[in-house]
Amino acid sequence: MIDLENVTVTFDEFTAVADIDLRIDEGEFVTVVGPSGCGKTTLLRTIGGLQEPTAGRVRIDGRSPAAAQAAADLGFVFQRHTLLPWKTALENVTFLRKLADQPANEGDARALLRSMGLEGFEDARPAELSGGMRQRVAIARALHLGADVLLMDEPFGELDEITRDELGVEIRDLWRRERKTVVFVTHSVPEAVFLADRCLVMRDRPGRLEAAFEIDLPDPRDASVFGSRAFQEQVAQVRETLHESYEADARASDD
Ligand SMILES: Nc1ncnc2c1ncn2[C@@H]1O[C@H](COP(=O)(O)OP(=O)(O)OP(=O)(O)O)[C@@H](O)[C@H]1O
Repeated sequence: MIDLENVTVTFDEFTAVADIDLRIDEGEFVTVVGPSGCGKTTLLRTIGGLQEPTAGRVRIDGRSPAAAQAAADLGFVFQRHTLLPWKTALENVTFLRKLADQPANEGDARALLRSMGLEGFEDARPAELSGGMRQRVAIARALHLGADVLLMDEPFGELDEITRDELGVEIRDLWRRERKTVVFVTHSVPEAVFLADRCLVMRDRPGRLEAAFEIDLPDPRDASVFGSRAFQEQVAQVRETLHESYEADARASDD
């Protein structure tokens, strides 16, 4: 379980996120949307221990993020793929475990690449893979690490819409099988709704949690969900909250 108590992050005089109280259950898929610059990445980095909170406390299964990271319990996937260009897809998947002094299992790594649709590309280097394939390798790498918590920051941000949809379906399916705890930041409201058990909407200046939507969609979720009325209604609800926040912020800055 991820537990944030009163978390505030300040850079010099600027408060990026303020007073965040949040509890994420084990095995829950939580997405985070909000206007650009509202602190989504800062929040995710703080959960992952890459950013120290100025005030408040983060606990991951009762431990500090640093302790969770040391135990290889946190996996990160970022927008820009962070694969090592000189290593093959397979080596990229196994090297984090080696770095964490844990035995890499080549058979498992191959199976993961296969489950991510990358059979036949095990020996390809990142430059030989498409953007979507690289992100699949990055996801396989985080899974191979064995982390129970996956922190994903716009992992599909640079991909075209159809590839995003496809990867969204795959990630949700993978989550259903593996039941990791996932925190997933995105700019895309449809993506946030499709993936989530719970979608958090953040608001700007300072970044804070504005609303949380429990997403009620069938599982397993396939691409047909995108056309369903339930999906479209929930997307509209989240959008409305985002628009209300924008308008309130615009009024506040006019005053
Ligand atoms: N290391 C830092 N030093 C100073 N200011 C920072 C730092 N990191 C983030 N900020 C500021 O904190 C605010 C929140 O940034 P953050 O990247 O968390 O927002 P975001 O919601 O993820 O943005 P986007 O959606 O555009 O990626 C921004 O105003 C940003 O300029």
